[in-house]
Amino acid sequence: MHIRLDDVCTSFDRGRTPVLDAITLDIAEGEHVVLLGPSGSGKTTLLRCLLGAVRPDRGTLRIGGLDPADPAQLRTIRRRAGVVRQGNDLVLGLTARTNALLGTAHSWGVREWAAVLRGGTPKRFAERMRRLAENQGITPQLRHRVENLSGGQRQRVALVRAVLPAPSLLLADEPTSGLDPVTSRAAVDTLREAEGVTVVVSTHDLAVARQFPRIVALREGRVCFDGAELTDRAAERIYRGAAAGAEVPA
Ligand SMILES: Nc1ncnc2c1ncn2[C@@H]1O[C@H](COP(=O)(O)OP(=O)(O)OP(=O)(O)O)[C@@H](O)[C@H]1O
Repeated sequence: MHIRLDDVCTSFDRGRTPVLDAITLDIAEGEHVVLLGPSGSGKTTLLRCLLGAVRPDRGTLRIGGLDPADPAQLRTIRRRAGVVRQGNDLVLGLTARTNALLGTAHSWGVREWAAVLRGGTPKRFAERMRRLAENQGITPQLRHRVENLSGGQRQRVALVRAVLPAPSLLLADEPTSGLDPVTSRAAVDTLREAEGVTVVVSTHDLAVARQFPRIVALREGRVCFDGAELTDRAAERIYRGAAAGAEVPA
């Protein structure tokens, strides 16, 4: 899905906490973009805007030509989007397998509901589930309730849940936080393998960011870097601002 933001401004507390400041951004359909920026720079808020959870005070926002401010269009966007939220949001009491399937629930028929209620995987998702779980190294965990998994294992279940429905748009907020280097690499590979899918991922991990073809950085709610090559010097300027040297090329 093509993403287009034009002069988007957002704030919280009725304008008392400005967050995004005149963001203009064009992300082509199928493009893979990583969002960087200091803590509090607005990365999560930007992702939440794309899902209609935060309304712009000003500017226009279109996802695949659809307006997230319109409830019917927002439903279409959400149905086509796979999302990994910060701190994840798995359903406690259910197994990892059932949680991983939840993103496909809107399409289940009666037999598929029955399969899920028996603790199984509907046939049409079985092969993809097997492959994704194996890639993420969580096959043995699929039968366990999510409250019995480690933080990193839960994070990977959330990633499988986002990717399993083969969405057109993948939004992931710090999907590798809490993962060791090997599982982090596998998570990035899964996101990068989503060919033709528009992928927007936020991270604080520069090694993760460098695996994406386009890096957009925010600083105090503004785009301060948009490019393919992130040098150490540019990274330092993103995090330390003008104190680290001349302005970062936008
Ligand atoms: N619901 C809210 N109400 C009020 N202020 C908020 C709310 N959500 C976020 N903010 C503020 O908006 C700013 C941007 O927050 P956001 O979570 O988008 O930053 P971030 O770049 O994702 O940070 P991090 O890297 O720490 O996750 C912060 O100053 C934060 O305190």
